[in-house]
Amino acid sequence: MYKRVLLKLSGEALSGESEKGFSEQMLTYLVNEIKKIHSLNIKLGIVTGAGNIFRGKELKDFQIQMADQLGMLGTVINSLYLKNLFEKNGLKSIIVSPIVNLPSVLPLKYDFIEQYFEAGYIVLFGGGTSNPLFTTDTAAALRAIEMNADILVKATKVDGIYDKDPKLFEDAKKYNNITYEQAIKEQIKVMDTEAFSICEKNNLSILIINFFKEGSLLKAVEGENIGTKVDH
Ligand SMILES: Nc1ncnc2c1ncn2[C@@H]1O[C@H](COP(=O)(O)OP(=O)(O)O)[C@@H](O)[C@H]1O
Ligand SMILES: O=c1ccn([C@@H]2O[C@H](COP(=O)(O)OP(=O)(O)O)[C@@H](O)[C@H]2O)c(=O)[nH]1
Repeated sequence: MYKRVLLKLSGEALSGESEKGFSEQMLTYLVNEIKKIHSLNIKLGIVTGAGNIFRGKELKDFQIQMADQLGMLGTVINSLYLKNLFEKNGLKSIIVSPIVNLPSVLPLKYDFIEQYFEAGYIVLFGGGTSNPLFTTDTAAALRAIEMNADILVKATKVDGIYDKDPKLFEDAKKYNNITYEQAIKEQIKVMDTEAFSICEKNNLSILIINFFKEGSLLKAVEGENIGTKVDH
């Protein structure tokens, strides 16, 4: 079982696949999935995307730097949403972010993160990397290394990495394992090259799982052979 986990949640985990906003049904599902792993007493960090609110590239009339700032704020909005949801459900959580100063958002300080974990808090990392032109996959890789995670779990819309996009090609074949090198060489779109590269340099394994399949997250954390694992 993994004891220190960084979970990357797509913004769509809050809205439902290909939807915008927030869905009551999805939020209920999400909190139940998180409760299952929280009861295992693991140190859990979460990076959320903001695809349910803004993705920089989707805002056509904006300069990309401006659009990406909206995207990053979206991740803080999602973190606030999650904090409220978690607390309503008895899960203690804390938001840290390098980009905003709000009453419920703490600055990102390495020295304190361990204390939050020791006190049983889920740490929500908001604000992405704090730089436009990046994504929350890269933020997840950075925060995973900073929190000394055993694994980066990317919970997304597909149950692993395939030799081509399984949403587009019915005959796509799934890999159970793949090296960072192969993922980068084949330009696998499920995660950014930057994120693969940061994880490779820092020996951090990545597990890609389908968030929308009930129980997948628990199985992933328990070390069951699901999804696709990326390592050396
Ligand atoms: N080779 C591949 N294997 C798996 N998924 C792929 C591949 N190429 C493209 N994808 C697509 O990547 C998507 C997940 O990436 P992305 O949309 O960035 O996720 P998220 O919003 O969860 O960060 C999947 O829905 C899938 O359609
Ligand atoms: O370090 C970062 C992280 C995110 N973003 C912006 O925030 C948006 C939301 O993040 P992402 O697309 O990764 O969300 P997801 O697809 O995982 O929901 C991105 O599209 C970018 O516009 C950014 O500029 N820098």
